[in-house]
Amino acid sequence: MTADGELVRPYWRLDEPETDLGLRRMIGRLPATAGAVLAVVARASPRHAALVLALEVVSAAATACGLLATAGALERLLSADLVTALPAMGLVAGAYALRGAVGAATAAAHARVPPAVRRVAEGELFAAALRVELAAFDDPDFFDRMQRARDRALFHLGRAVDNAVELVSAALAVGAALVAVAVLHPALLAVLLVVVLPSGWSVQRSTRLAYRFMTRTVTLNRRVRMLTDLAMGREPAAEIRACQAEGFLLREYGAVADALRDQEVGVAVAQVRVRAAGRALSGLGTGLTFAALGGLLQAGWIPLAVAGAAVMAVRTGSASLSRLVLAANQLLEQGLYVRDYQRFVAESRTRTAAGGTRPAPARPELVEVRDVCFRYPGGDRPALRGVSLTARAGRTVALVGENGSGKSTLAKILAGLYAPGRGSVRWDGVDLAELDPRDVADRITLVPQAPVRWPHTARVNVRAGRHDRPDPGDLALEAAARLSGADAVVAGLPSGWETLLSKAFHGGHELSGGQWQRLAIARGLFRDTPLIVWDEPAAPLDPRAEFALYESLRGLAAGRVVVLITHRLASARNADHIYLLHEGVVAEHGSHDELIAAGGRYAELYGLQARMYAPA
Ligand SMILES: Nc1ncnc2c1ncn2[C@@H]1O[C@H](COP(=O)(O)OP(=O)(O)OP(=O)(O)O)[C@@H](O)[C@H]1O
Repeated sequence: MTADGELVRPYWRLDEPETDLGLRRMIGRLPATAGAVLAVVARASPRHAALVLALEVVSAAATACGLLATAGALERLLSADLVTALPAMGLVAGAYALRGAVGAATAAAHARVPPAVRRVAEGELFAAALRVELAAFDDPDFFDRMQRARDRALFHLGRAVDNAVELVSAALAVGAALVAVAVLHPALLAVLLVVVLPSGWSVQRSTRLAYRFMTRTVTLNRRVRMLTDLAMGREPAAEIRACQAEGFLLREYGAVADALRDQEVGVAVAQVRVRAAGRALSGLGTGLTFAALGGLLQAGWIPLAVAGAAVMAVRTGSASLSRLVLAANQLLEQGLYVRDYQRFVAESRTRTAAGGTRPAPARPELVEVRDVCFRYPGGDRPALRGVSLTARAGRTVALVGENGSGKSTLAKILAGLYAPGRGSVRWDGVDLAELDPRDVADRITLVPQAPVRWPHTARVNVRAGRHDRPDPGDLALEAAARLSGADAVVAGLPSGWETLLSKAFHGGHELSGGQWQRLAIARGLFRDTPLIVWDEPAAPLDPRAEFALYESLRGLAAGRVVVLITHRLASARNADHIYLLHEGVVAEHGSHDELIAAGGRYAELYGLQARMYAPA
């Protein structure tokens, strides 16, 4: 530990780099990578992609015609036969004009593809994040993968499309140049390779360096973002200032950002070295090209006109080949990010809430927790150790216990949000694992300790409880608002139910903590389910609102299974049965009177709270 209480080896350490790819493995991956990109393109914008491809073929044909016509034109020009050179010169001009026009049309069609691809990919990512089970959000590795998919892969997917098109275009242009060079003299083909190999090597090296850097710094980047969110967020702003935590935040940000900068500088310097070496070798290759052409001319193997056209063809070919290598390498690099994206989307399909296919009872009468154990992903000890409880429709069960004793965890297991590691939750005797998870979710309301503050209108904040519930005349909405006390909140809003509840947008309105809580309770009531779990529903409410809420909830319990988590033992007192959790086990259970008579922990905690209300 440091003086600041921070861990010496921080959790935002450098990650282990992923696979260090060799040249052959990277080339082997090219078809799969291009295939993956094209699969997204085919879904997002198939017509424009096909048009781009067709136009690229036309452009390559025009290039080949232009190069071959150049040799004819040069031959006649060199023999000072200007008039007979005119048709060949016209052909050259026509071929290059056509290539220019096709280039403009290609760019127009191409411009539509990457945005369409990003839209499709982002939509898939959004759906993937919403699909995964809750436990995935407790897994830091999952977060890293999600961050990579969101920040890097989406960005690189658009660029990968550009590069896939560039790859096709460059490959066709290389093909055109190769045809032209081979027609002019096959020996010139070898010359092309000498020019292009060094730059290909350097581009590939530098791609590997970039990807290695990215995989090493995922967590660092995530940490910087979290700290930035803290410094720039609206909600933490007050507490940061009140705690005078600005310096502490700045220091931590500085340490993380410095580490990130050092990594970035290191990779940039290494890339510069590699590229410089590539350029030097490329220059050497160009010298060799001219020497080879000179030799062929000297030996009289090619005439001067063909040598002139060959220079143009070699230049076109080597430029296109460089484009090809660059596009291939960039595509490979981006392919690694696209692979991250694909992996995340695939993982999201397998990491969904488990469950069976049996329809759940419409109104479960008996809910039993049997010997449930649960450990959070990466947790060093279980949060629940062999917990059992029984709840029945029409009766209220209270869960009480000290902080960290496992109440909220149990609530989420009861709500089917976490699957128990051992043991089972049963509805009318049937294991939840056998029931259709959508049915299970449909029957449950969980109002958590820190409910979501939807950045929407007051109406949406309540209707979000069951957004597709038909509610003609707002009857259910108004009833939920009445029971929760949200009606008084809405009455005070400038545009009533239509008031936007987010100061992050123009015209937005902010609520107090207790007012938000009333909306959250209304949301739970609007959901109208046979099983309700309230996790500290009254904590932020004023005494009048708290009293009114518990009066309302009492009526609500009829015909429903109600589980109430609370630290205010006066409100647990009215529950039909009370379970006291301690360090993940049920330490005591019974009615209030039984627990008081037993004189155990519950009696002790109750006595402590009662003392706070007793006259001094
Ligand atoms: N998402 C999580 N990932 C890992 N551990 C967790 C997570 N949530 C809770 N825990 C751990 O599980 C244990 C039980 O936590 P839980 O939130 O269930 O307690 P609780 O009884 O509801 O506490 P409180 O009264 O403070 O709300 C604690 O030790 C806590 O640190």
